[in-house]
Amino acid sequence: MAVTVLDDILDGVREDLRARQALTDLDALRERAQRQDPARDARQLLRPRNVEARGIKVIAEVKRSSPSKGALAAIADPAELARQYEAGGATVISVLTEQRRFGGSLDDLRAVRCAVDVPVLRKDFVVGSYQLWEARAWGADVVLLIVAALPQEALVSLVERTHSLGMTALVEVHDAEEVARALDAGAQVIGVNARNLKTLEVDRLTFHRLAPLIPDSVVRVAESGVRGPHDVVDYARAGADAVLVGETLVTGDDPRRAVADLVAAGAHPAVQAVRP
Ligand SMILES: O=P(O)(O)OC[C@@H](O)[C@@H](O)c1c[nH]c2ccccc12
Repeated sequence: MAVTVLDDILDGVREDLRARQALTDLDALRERAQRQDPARDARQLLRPRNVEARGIKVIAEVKRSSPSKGALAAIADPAELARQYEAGGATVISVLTEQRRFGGSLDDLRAVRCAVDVPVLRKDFVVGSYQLWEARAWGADVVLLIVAALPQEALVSLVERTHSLGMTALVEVHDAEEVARALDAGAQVIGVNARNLKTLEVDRLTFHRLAPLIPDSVVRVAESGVRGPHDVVDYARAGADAVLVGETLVTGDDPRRAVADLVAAGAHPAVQAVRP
């Protein structure tokens, strides 16, 4: 029996995965992955070497619903939403592909991939390498790997496989032990989720506590709970290279403008001055 929200989500993810695996074997998936353009380098865009391009970056998320809030937005046309995000200055677009709790799909990923030029993140609960091949076959450049959802051995091999497919792994952590596991697994981009996936509670200070444990060579992403420019500034001051924002963007009435406001806040010289 499932004991946490995360366990419950993972049960459903595994069941849906088995159904897809029964329909498409790995060889077919590999072939499809090989036909894609190479993955875009998201890490470099999230923390550019060029100082002029610095400023905290925005990862904008396409998300219809969530276990904590239920339905958020219908999003009949994910491609159009993604175009708005890109026009507003998003550096990466995150697409939830989990079906049961988040209302997403691989078709959403594909639609977004075809609509924008920026890197696209497959946001799902990855439990095995089949999902990495799927991500690549549907055009993803980045995949989320959640430390709390994976035994260490699996995490190590999934980070490796993600990189060998040319994609970037965004490795998600929520406490100090998970930061250590992410680093041990070779993560080059770490996302600190302010939301605890076991209880769904949000604590924005999680990022502030964990950021000092992440070495400077690793890109730091602050995930969840961003309500507006003010939270972007707070996360930037605590050392974030990027913020990942969902709910605020999908529930607002002008997503292009909302992203542009966050990007402008993150690009402000007063914010950059306090960053390393
Ligand atoms: O909607 P918010 O609070 O802006 O959060 C976005 C993103 O961080 C959140 O969707 C998320 C972070 N990690 C996850 C893992 C699985 C599913 C969803 C998530």
